[in-house]
Amino acid sequence: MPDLAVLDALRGGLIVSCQANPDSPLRDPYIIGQLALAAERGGAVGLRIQGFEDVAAVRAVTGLPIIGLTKTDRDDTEVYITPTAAEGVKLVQLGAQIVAFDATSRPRPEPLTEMFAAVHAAGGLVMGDISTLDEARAALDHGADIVSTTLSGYTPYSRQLAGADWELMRELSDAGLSFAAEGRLNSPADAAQAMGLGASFVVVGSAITRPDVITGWFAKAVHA
Ligand SMILES: CC(=O)N[C@H](C=O)[C@@H](O)[C@H](O)[C@H](O)COP(=O)(O)O
Repeated sequence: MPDLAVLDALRGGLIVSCQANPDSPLRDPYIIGQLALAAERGGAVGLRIQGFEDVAAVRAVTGLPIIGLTKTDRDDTEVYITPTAAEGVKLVQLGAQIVAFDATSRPRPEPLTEMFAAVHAAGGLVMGDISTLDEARAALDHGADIVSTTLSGYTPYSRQLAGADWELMRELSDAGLSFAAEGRLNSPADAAQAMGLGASFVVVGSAITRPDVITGWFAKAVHA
């Protein structure tokens, strides 16, 4: 059975997403493991890790809770964050306590209820990555243990914002839903604001673990 205490361990804390795109010089499971250790040293209470190799590499170096996902390009769907139950189950077997699934309303290869049940049966918890309030309600109805604002701005029908989707966080909070704040939280002030809006915990990626992206922010400012 899944261990709900993991969510308690994350509550009120910072989760650091350690991911590197295929073209990044950091694209190496060893490097992702080192990024995870650096995040732990800095005070992260959990990690968000993409791909089987990286989940295994991070599990080998730290006991922190892992939110695992895959990013899978498929011809039959726009959904790319953990599109199948089999991927979710494998992430749990490799050491992820929570599996993040795309829980948007876009057409998908497998029903959410079945994917979430498969991960629960394997002993994992489910995070539904959503882009709107309606998707959050649906994900929780289908059995997600928590939702995350990950995909706001990444579906054509959600708010397209340069920064975080504060309005979505307000909506989730007003609806009394348990949510993680994620996506374009690019400063400590952003992270604090998300907590102030009622997030259970905050997930930060690019601003901590993507030096190429961060360098771009500085380079643009210098050249302006
Ligand atoms: C949309 C999508 O595919 N998001 C991914 C989900 O795992 C990651 O690429 C993001 O880095 C993560 O969500 C954290 O967000 P940010 O890097 O903005 O702090």
